[in-house]
Amino acid sequence: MAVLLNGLRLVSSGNLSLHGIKSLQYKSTRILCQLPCKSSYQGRPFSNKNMTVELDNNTGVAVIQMKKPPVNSLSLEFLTEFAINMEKLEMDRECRGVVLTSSNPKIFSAGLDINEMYGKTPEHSGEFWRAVQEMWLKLYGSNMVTIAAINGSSPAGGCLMALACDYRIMADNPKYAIGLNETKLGIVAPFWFKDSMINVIGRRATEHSLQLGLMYSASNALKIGLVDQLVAQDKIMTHALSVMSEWLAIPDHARQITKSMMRKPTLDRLLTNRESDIQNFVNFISKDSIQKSLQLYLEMLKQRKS
Ligand SMILES: CCC/C=C/C(=O)SCCNC(=O)CCNC(=O)[C@H](O)C(C)(C)COP(=O)([O-])OP(=O)([O-])OC[C@H]1O[C@@H](n2cnc3c(N)ncnc32)[C@H](O)[C@@H]1OP(=O)([O-])[O-]
Repeated sequence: MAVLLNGLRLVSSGNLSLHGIKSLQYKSTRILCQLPCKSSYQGRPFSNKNMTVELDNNTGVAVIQMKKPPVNSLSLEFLTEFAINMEKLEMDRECRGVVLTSSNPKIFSAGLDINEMYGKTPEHSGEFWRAVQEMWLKLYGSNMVTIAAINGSSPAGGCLMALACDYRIMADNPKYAIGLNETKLGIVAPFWFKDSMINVIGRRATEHSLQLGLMYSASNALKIGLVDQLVAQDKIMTHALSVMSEWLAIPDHARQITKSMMRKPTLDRLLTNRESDIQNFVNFISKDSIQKSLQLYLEMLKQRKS
């Protein structure tokens, strides 16, 4: 949101988490125009290495299409790119909503890139984990309406991305599965993964789901409320855009303040404990036993293919 006041543009800070009920900052027009205003990519997609971002000027809706082969695993590079794109859209006064989807016809995202957690230095692990946090803070704390068009399987970090959105639409295909399966890899979903799931499906279902590392078929995900709707694969984008228009019919300021009121405690919990969360991750992932589990899991994935 931006308004002109005494020659200064009053712009929303763009992150619910840092400021609670959206605080406002003064920025000069000159500074703002260094940011990617609508005019800099009007109606045209801007493509980075791992995703394409297309903003429709008429609707104010951007589509982020993840396109990292083979399975949209969330590497450090991917996460950094994603956070930058979200920041750009957040600062763009014309953009009011984002649909997140995948160019891979059967995988939304395979979750965190396991190669980023295996055989790496503590420094690298720390940097990687900060990027995972940043992705979630940007998505969960976004002022924009966020809809996940889950057009394929979405384990672990992929499920987290979907959980961070305002609404989830999944392709109605029995082969697709979604869930936080971390325990199956011998690792533990951190507290903010857990909180994200509790906020969507409730405490009991989350406990069950997390302890067993359950992956749900699309129809079972709908039953427990992990996704909001199932739609035929070829209709998923049209449907996501139609749901988006319903959400955008609500005045932004009222919806954004309501969203912040609901999400702030969860966001604050990570912001307050951000450094200790990184340290916990680094200590945990560096353990020999965890490295062994990840190695076996990677081997299993490769064998499954052959
Ligand atoms: C505290 C930490 C919290 C952790 C959170 C997480 O997100 S943990 C993450 C939890 N995530 C999971 O447990 C998901 C594990 N993945 C799967 O279940 C399946 O791959 C699939 C259903 C995503 C796609 O099935 P499909 O039959 O279409 O494809 P395919 O199986 O044939 O794989 C193709 C290639 O991709 C590779 N690769 C795959 N995933 C990853 C990855 N995350 N990373 C890196 N690489 C990955 C796979 O090795 C293979 O490589 P190759 O041999 O070509 O060099």
